[in-house]
Amino acid sequence: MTDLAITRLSAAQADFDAELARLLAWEDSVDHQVNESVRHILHQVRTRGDAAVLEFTAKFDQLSVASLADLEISQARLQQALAAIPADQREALEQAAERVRGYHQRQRQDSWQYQEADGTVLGQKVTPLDRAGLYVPGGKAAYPSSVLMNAIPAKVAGVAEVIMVVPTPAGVQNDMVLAAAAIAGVDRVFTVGGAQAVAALAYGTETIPAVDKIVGPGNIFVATAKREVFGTVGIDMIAGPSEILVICDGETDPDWIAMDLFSQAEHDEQAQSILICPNGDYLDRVEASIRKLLPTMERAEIIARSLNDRAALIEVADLAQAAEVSNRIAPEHLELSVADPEALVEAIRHAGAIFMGRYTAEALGDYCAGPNHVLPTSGTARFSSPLGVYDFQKRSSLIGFSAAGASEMGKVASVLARGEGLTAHARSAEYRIQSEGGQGDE
Ligand SMILES: NC(=O)c1ccc[n+]([C@@H]2O[C@H](COP(=O)([O-])OP(=O)(O)OC[C@H]3O[C@@H](n4cnc5c(N)ncnc54)[C@H](O)[C@@H]3O)[C@@H](O)[C@H]2O)c1
Ligand SMILES: N[C@H](CO)Cc1c[nH]c[nH+]1
Ligand SMILES: [Zn+2]
Repeated sequence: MTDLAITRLSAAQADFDAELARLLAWEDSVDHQVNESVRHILHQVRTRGDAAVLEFTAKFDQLSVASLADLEISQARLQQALAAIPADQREALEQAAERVRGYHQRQRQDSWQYQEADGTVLGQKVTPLDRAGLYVPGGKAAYPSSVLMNAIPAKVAGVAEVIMVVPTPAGVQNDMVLAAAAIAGVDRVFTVGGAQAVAALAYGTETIPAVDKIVGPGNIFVATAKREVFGTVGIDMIAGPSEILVICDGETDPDWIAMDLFSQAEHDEQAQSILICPNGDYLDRVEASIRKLLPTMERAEIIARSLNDRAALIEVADLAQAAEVSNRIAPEHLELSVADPEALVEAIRHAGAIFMGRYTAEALGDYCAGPNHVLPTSGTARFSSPLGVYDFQKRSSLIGFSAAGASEMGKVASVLARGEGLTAHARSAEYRIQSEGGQGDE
């Protein structure tokens, strides 16, 4: 098994800022090759449609079929999977779905409007997307939970057609994934993945319809493809390889923290796990737990690679400094494993999801707490939010002037338009200005 050498940093060391930046900028070094390959895949799918999707699916997912229609999963097959899974799995999926739905129903935004004294009406009309594309990852693990997290907010928003893509390496279909699609009411499912699936959803092919927005998490190829197609379609955010940052006061069982770090490292060699603590001895104890527990893990190889390449144990002066370092990282998941999380959370400004207190394992949020587990990564929590119902709704402004309102505002618009040298704007507004006691001027 890969030897472990986890990066140790101290906020007091002279080159701490540079070392931290190096740890976080790591993704940039692989970006170039990934960008090249993703651009090639996007171009091929855009110009050659189904044929290119089939070729890349054979190449990257070892799945060869004659026609892309063969990769569509029927509703009957989804129902069959739901009937086939063991009762405890079905119950857990249904329980998780109910909690996720309950949470997301509170996010729904309704249209609103108000009337001014002269009868002018202003407001906002909220409408769901016509067609959304959900990316459910499936390369190194199967993610029924991601089906629920993607599809339930789309359904709560009222999206008319929900299309899911999921890779099935070597054609192995996961019944829990299909059952989750049945529970969440996904309309169409295609077993394609990677950048080729993102391209198909963005541009449309003979078989896969183009969507209005692509949401969902995925590996670096998926995240890069989403970034590239933004503008042709909407995207939710950059939700790439998973990350966990734990701030601990040194009082939590070190085995718990080691396993919390593993929980995200096991997703991907490119996942990132970071522990920050004011107590150097405690960092030693967690490292000892990591070494003790790693051989017991089924995905030990992936975890070891992730810990070696991307993890860090960071000693800080106090919890205030821990929060400051965490804000610079802006992690996807932040665990506050401290005695008083309510006090510490005051200092937190940037994180996809914040897990409060020693008992709140990040893993609960991944499956069944209720909030969404599709979260911004790579520091994008500085400006992005968790996937939510709002990602599947859009807003149109409503503006309805009364004759009196048009007359009054016409004067303001006229002055501003003439200031901009835009005469047609000015005259358009001026036509609606009423002369004293009369109709609009000619
Ligand atoms: N941020 C979030 O909210 C969140 C949630 C769940 C999972 N995740 C992350 O999603 C990711 C899932 O990754 P995964 O790999 O298991 O599944 P995936 O579906 O994201 O990726 C698999 C696809 O990657 C493509 N691919 C693989 N190697 C390639 C190559 N060399 N060139 C071109 N394409 C290639 C293949 O087409 C394959 O279908 C993990 O990084 C996990 O941490 C993130
Ligand atoms: N931790 C992932 C988001 O980064 C979500 C997930 C799904 N299953 C297990 N974990
Ligand atoms: Zn996870």
